[in-house]
Amino acid sequence: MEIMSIVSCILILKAILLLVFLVYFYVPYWKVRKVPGPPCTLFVGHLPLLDKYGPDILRVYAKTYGPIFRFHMGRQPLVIVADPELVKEVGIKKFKFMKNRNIRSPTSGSPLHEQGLFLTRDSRWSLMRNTIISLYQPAHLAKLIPTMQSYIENLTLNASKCREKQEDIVFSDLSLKMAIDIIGKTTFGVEFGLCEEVSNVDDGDELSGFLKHYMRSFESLKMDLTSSLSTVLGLLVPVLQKPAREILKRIPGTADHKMLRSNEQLCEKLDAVITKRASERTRESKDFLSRILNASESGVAKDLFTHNYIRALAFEHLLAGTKTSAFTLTMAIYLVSKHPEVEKKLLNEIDNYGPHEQIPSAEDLQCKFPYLDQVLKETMRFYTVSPLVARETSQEVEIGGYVLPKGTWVWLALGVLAKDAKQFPNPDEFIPERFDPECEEDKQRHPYAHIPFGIGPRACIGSKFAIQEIKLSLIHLYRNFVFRHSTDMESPLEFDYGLVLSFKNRVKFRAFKREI
Ligand code: HEM
Repeated sequence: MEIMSIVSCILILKAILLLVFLVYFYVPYWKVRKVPGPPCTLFVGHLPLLDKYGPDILRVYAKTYGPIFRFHMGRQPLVIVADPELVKEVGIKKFKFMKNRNIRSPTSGSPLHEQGLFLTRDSRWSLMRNTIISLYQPAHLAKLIPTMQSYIENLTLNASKCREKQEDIVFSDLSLKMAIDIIGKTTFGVEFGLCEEVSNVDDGDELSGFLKHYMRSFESLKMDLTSSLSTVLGLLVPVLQKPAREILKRIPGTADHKMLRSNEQLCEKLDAVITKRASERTRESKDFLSRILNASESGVAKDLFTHNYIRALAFEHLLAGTKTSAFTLTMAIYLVSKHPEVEKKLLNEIDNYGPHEQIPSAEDLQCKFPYLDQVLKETMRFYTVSPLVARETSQEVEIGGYVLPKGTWVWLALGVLAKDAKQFPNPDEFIPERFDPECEEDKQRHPYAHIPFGIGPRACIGSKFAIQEIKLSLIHLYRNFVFRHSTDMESPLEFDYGLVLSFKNRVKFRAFKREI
């Protein structure tokens, strides 16, 4: 009799545990159950599909389920928005209900990530953004042209060296080094010197150590089933993430341990740079860090820009402002090399601008290179480096006929918008002319169909910086070379998706000197 009651107690306990477990998994889905979406697997949701097909899978779902649908990252449902009018509603019209981005599992609990502009919330975010935005005004950006140009010339010099040795240029690496050099100088006032000579990333010196940590930090932002164990737990059973991370970070060899070490070492290096800048800067210093440090000495900014926030902002620039620009520059050359008629038109525009030594001014970059502008827009449409943009509802809000409760993760599918045949006929063809302001396609297109830098008050703060850097680079490179794809490279290219799109393997070109 006693054994029977023990057995039934155990059974009841098991049933309760199972119930708790199911409720725990079911509640997030229940809150957005009315939003249509594909069937998903318990625990992992659609993560295996994201692993297998990348964000392109969302294009398929948008066709089946319409412009607003559910997609499950493990236990967490996302409401994906893939229509320009609805995107406008989320990013602009109802912005006040969706000001913040949700904190993704790889970054949760990491002050280095959470205190940057990307993840700060509400009034602190607006105060920080309003202070920083002045550093991205056109007048300030125009002053950065000579600095940017000097690193672009270093990149070209590296390309020349490869050409002389009849070697391929590993352009994906070189463009990244250049982008880091530019952020190093303009953000930190520091000379990284990565592009000064052709060097391998893993040659063991202090700088490459720094790069290694930077790369690892980027990789750690990946949010899928190949991520660190604590990140995967954060996706599947969020309550376990924090305790698991606390344990794992103490176990050498685990991804969590490596991530923590990398972040600690990056912090040490960033602290050293900040301390140096703090002592060397003057009121006239133009770099971002000096200007934030100057601002932090007065008024409201004093409480806003404490040391940890300054460090997080500096780190964020290194993350947000390098891989994105380098990827876009590389893809522009990749696509132009495949389209001789585009290349011809582009070279013609660049050659007709003026003497080759003449560095374009900010105004000329904007007005005198209309075709370059179209090429860049089409490149960003064709390969949208940031295909998903996150928001989180701060109260109940209605979007596209669905009531979304507070705390819903709403993600804007910029990559799906960019391949929408209604807005971009023949979306899988590279046609820069579709962005010619005189053409019908451009006139008829929804104004928010092409938003590679996001939308509304929370759109990318560095967009003009990036466009200036990429345009200057393309002009200088095409004044010197034309490029062809290396035969030692996969075709088509393969991509990885973490926080942004990146190359699975290196992208290599052959450079041919232009004789003008
Ligand atoms: C081709 C280059 C780039 C692309 C495609 C890009 C794209 C984006 C996108 C899509 C967002 C999210 C916008 C939204 O949520 O609506 C974003 C945010 C951001 N980007 Fe960029 N970005 C680029 C370059 C840069 C550069 C060069 C910097 C800095 C120097 C930068 C700094 C930031 C920051 C700080 C945010 C967060 C803004 C906020 O939350 O207020 N980005 N970027």
